[in-house]
Amino acid sequence: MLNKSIMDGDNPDLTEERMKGAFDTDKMAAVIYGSEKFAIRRREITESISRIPQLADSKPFSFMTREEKISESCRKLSVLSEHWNQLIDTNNEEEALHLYREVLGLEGHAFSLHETMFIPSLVAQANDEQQEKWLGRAKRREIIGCYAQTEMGHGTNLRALETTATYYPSTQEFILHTPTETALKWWPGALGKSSNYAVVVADLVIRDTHYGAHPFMVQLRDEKTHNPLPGITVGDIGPKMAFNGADNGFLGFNQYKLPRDHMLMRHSRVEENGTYTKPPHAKIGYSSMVKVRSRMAMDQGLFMVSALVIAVRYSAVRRQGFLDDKSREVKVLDYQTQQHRLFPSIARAYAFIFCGFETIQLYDQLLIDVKNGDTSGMSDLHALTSGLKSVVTHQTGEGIEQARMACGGHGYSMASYISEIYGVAIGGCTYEGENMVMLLQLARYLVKSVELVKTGKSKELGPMMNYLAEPDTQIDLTSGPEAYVKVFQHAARRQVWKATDKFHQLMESGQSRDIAWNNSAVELTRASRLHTRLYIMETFIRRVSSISDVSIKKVLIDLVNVHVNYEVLDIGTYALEHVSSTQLDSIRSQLYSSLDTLRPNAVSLIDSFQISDMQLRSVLGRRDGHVYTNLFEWAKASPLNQTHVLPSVNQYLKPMMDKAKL
Ligand SMILES: CCCCCCCC/C=C\CCCCCCCC(=O)SCCNC(=O)CCNC(=O)[C@H](O)C(C)(C)COP(=O)(O)OP(=O)(O)OC[C@H]1O[C@@H](n2cnc3c(N)ncnc32)[C@H](O)[C@@H]1OP(=O)(O)O
Ligand SMILES: Cc1cc2nc3c(=O)[nH]c(=O)nc-3n(C[C@H](O)[C@H](O)[C@H](O)COP(=O)(O)OP(=O)(O)OC[C@H]3O[C@@H](n4cnc5c(N)ncnc54)[C@H](O)[C@@H]3O)c2cc1C
Repeated sequence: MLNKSIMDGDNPDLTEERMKGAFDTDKMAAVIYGSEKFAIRRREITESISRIPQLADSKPFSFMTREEKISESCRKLSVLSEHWNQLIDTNNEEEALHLYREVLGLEGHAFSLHETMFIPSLVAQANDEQQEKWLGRAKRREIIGCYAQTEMGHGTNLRALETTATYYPSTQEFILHTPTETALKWWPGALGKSSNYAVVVADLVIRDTHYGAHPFMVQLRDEKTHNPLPGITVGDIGPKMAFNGADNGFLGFNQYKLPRDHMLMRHSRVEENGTYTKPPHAKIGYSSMVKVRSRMAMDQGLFMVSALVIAVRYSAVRRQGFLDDKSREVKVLDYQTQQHRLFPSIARAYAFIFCGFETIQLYDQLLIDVKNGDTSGMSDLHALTSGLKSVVTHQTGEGIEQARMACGGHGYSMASYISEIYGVAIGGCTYEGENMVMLLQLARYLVKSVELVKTGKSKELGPMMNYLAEPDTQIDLTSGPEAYVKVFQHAARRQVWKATDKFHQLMESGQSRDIAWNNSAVELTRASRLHTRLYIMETFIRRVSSISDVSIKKVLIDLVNVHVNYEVLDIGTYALEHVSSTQLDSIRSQLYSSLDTLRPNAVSLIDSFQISDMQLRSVLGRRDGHVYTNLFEWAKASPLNQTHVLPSVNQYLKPMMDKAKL
């Protein structure tokens, strides 16, 4: 059996799809998750969880209030605390994240930021003594932490953060203070009610000199009572578009005293007498953000996949309308428009995940390099992850919304759960740096690269930048995916140069650097997107060419074909300068035939992610495909259906109707 999810009693339409799959889904899972070992561990963890009934959802998330969601996740966390070591290797971040996704889902919980930013901040920013003091406690979950940086008035512009940490040599203490309402920390996940500690980012002040944003380890709540400590105002910021299982919070300090050794001092230091030592790289304090950004291609890829699992499975059992055979309605997955709506997103999701593996490894390597005093890789990774987080979150949002529409009316129901996946995923367009702002960060790097080429210093170009120095060449589109990479290189190069030239010309015409930058900004963000999409395409092709298993490689090449054709058409206005409209027509035909080629493997390609029903939390997307029965059962469980007549009917509607009868 090639598709390992086939089971007796499943919807026959789905079983038929699974029988058609031309490759082994376990082998594909090993490619997706980077190794056979981890793919197996994922399945084992899922299996072990299913044997602990208290870890199951007590009712569907969509029927829970915010308070119930928060209480439910805390309940499960306390059950989990009895089972950590038996369920996962607690030193393995990927295993931990898989466990969280399965048991707690994606709506957030008390530890949302503990693993993602609090511990990584301690790992990257605390010195050895500080790690000795706090890291073990954090890892054992004796304390719960978060990352409190954004303020009500400032998120993007870190240099304008208003919270101050003023050092007084006489007492060897910092005083943390919130001078204005806009200086309140606002947004940090799990800050409001759950965390008792936080890494707080504040402007370091010593003898009236402002040294800018620095991280501090701050206790917020009493470890016995969990009450806020004196001098601390903390609470929840209220419901959000999604992610409502998390208590994103506010935080204010009223002259709050903090011992000197609570500033995280791996890279910058304040001595007892107030002498300040600056870090080896000005932006080293931003590392926790780079860490999360480096994970985002992977995490967003998985969000997109979740929506696609639902939409593709549903499209294989939803029958509506006729094609050739007028005796039986067709699966909507057979419509070309449906395939065009879904398959390019499947390709992107695979591509994002492959990119994600690379950037996670690059961050881990950077951490080692920085520990050894080498900060030279920071700018490259910052530029890469800035562009990648922006493109990936935007395209993921688009892909999930298409998946929702591909499910017709039922996609709009919370039974599909797609609206929640969408709401959580698009948070990523904003958090860890607003997308436009991050595209402009990458643009700085691109402009500098062009300046290197212009001044004859092409040898100093960073990784991935050599194409900026190459001349345009003839493109032979029949030569395979590499030709499409060339189209992207041409388009990206032209746009990067064009935007840079514009910026330079505006400065030459007398505009200041900042004004010229702003007047070129839209063109600069376009350059960053093209550059990033080129990187995604190259990574995808590179990864697929490295695969040795023939049947896996074959289907992934089909997927690459969908990707490259779709992507080139999607940047048609830029590509037109390098390929003729006749060539674009032929790319269009190839795209349609590549959709056809992929069709028989569509269900197996999304089954291969092995996202359990528990993790998916979608009635519409369940593995068994019994959509209609499941949907009806779910609706019957709605709290509104627990009585025939609602109290509000008796209280308001009936008297109103009765009165109208008089
Ligand atoms: C446990 C379960 C987990 C499950 C996981 C899966 C599911 C996840 C789902 C749900 C979890 C939810 C998780 C939510 C998490 C959210 C957390 C947050 O949001 S924390 C707040 C983030 N805040 C920002 O990101 C602010 C953005 N702003 C900035 O980063 C900076 O202000 C920036 C970069 C925009 C400007 O910084 P400047 O003003 O200091 O710097 P300039 O003047 O622009 O640049 C100076 C030089 O510094 C370089 N630079 C800037 N940042 C750098 C860096 N990080 N590394 C290296 N160089 C950097 C630049 O490239 C530039 O270089 P040249 O001058 O061009 O050479
Ligand atoms: C779900 C979620 C979770 C979060 N979790 C955390 C957390 O755990 N910890 C934490 O500290 N923060 C957290 N945040 C806050 C988040 O990091 C910020 O909201 C984010 O960095 C964006 O900053 P901002 O809100 O100041 O947006 P703004 O910068 O005010 O953006 C508003 C508009 O201004 C534009 N803009 C701003 N500056 C520029 C510029 N220089 N050039 C061009 N355009 C510009 C933007 O592009 C955008 O269109 C979270 C946010 C969300 C939504």
